[in-house]
Amino acid sequence: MSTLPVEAIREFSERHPKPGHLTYQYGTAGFRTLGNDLDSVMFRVGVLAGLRSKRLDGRTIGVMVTASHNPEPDNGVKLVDPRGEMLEASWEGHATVLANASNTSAFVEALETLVKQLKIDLSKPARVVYARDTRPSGPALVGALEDGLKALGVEARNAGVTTTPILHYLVRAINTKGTKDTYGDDSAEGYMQKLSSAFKKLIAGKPASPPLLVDCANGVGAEAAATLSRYLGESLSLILHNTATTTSGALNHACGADFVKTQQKLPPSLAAHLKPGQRACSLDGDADRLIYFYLDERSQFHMLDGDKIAALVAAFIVDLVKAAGLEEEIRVGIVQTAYANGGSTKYLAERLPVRCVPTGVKHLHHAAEHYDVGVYFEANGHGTVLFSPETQAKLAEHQPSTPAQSTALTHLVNLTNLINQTVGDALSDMLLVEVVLVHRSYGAFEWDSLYVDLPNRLVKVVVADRNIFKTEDAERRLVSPPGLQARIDELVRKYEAGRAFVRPSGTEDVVRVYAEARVRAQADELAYRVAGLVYDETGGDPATRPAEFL
Ligand SMILES: CC(=O)N[C@H]1[C@@H](OP(=O)(O)O)O[C@H](CO)[C@@H](O)[C@@H]1O
Ligand SMILES: [Mg+2]
Repeated sequence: MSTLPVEAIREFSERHPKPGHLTYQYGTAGFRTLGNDLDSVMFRVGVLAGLRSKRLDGRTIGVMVTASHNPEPDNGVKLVDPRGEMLEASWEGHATVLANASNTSAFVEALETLVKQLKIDLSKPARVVYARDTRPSGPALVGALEDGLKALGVEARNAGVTTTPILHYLVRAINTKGTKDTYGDDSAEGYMQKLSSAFKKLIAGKPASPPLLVDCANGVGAEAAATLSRYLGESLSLILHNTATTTSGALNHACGADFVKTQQKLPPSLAAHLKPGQRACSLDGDADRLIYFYLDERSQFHMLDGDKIAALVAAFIVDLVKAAGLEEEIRVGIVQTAYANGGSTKYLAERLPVRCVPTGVKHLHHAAEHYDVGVYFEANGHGTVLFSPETQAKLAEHQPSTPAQSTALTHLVNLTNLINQTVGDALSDMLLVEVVLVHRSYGAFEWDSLYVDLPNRLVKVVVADRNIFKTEDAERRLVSPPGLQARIDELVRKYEAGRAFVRPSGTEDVVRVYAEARVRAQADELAYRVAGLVYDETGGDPATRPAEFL
């Protein structure tokens, strides 16, 4: 086939008309909106995924149907590139153009333009693997996606209902099958096997940890965690909560990693189960984010977020690299965003190189690739560790000179297998945290004591046009609207350990304000003052000004 199968595309496209009143955008999280509004988008993404595969000589592309931590009626779709990483940025624009073509003819025309512009060889094969989370809108949307795949004659593989990180794993495993870089068996069982066997090696000979409570957000992570638990056997006892994947309205409702992080409190459903000192964690709706927490002896809630995970893990890897005698050769670095707690940045910067990049996993992932070992975590619990190909080769070749070096080296190699290096992965990260806690003999409290979080507050401000907000310095400073940053600076100066910044959200039609300060009341006051300033300075209606804004 060296031309587009226009007839088939037309015929299928007529079954998935684009609603006239909607405009779509492929943003940080792919396309994401109400599940009911996504039929045409899914169909077109199917065709696009096929073209992306042809452009890459038939290497397999992934498609994940999920809206992560969003409410149950939402849904979305993201593409996964051949090494399991997120879609190359330039194709986000192509996706947006195709999704917005007003009708079948305009869609076909846009496809023809794309094929010409990118010199896509249509005679190449197209291969796609796809999966969805547990949302009720998922099956119909996958049906629309399949029509897109059929229209282009794509060799498609349905990975069923699974987590986002497992789909990323599958993409990489399929594309490396039979090569020297083989990532693992290309099945969910292969993933479970790889993680659980690395975990067992890493904790061999150590005392067993007390059971871990896992809040599965009533999402797809519940099924994956149950399977993983069987693979782990006695090596780690998981007690799963919020596993009601078929209960209407339960997904992400008053539970899950996003709830815990944004509300800074315990999911009410765990209150009767979590004992003081016991560690627990929450996954989000597609199991790519992880937040830990515990109650102290006064039953006060404490959160161990992405920053705490980064600190725990990075320090452990640095120590292993030293113990293996590789500190001169392997450089460990950290990547954070402006949302990282100032306490964590201070702790980490005293020990390691730290870089701050704009919000969004793709920025963190790319920056982490510049280190030999790059640890990246968003404060919200999304993150992983990347070992560069050169580093992995060094670990494989290095000749240890003592038994202690040999042990450390083996641990590092096992970590490269335990960690899902394609994308942040709640289950893989959970095992990673558990390994470090066992090796350090830490409970939740000792881990939490690595550094003290500065109290902080995140506030949303609804503005007429968030596109007027432009930032610099990894989103930490506003350059537009003019003059606003100077007013923010003036406020921040009044607070001890004060820090605040304002940026437009990439996923919601709001501007976000973040503030932190030495004490809770001050962090809140600073956040609400800055929010009030933003609201007033951009023409917010005094009649609808939120009462908490100062
Ligand atoms: C403050 C915050 O948590 N922002 C989130 C959120 O982005 P916004 O651009 O802030 O809407 O969604 C992104 C995608 O899930 C995630 O990468 C990011 O960390
Ligand atoms: Mg998610």
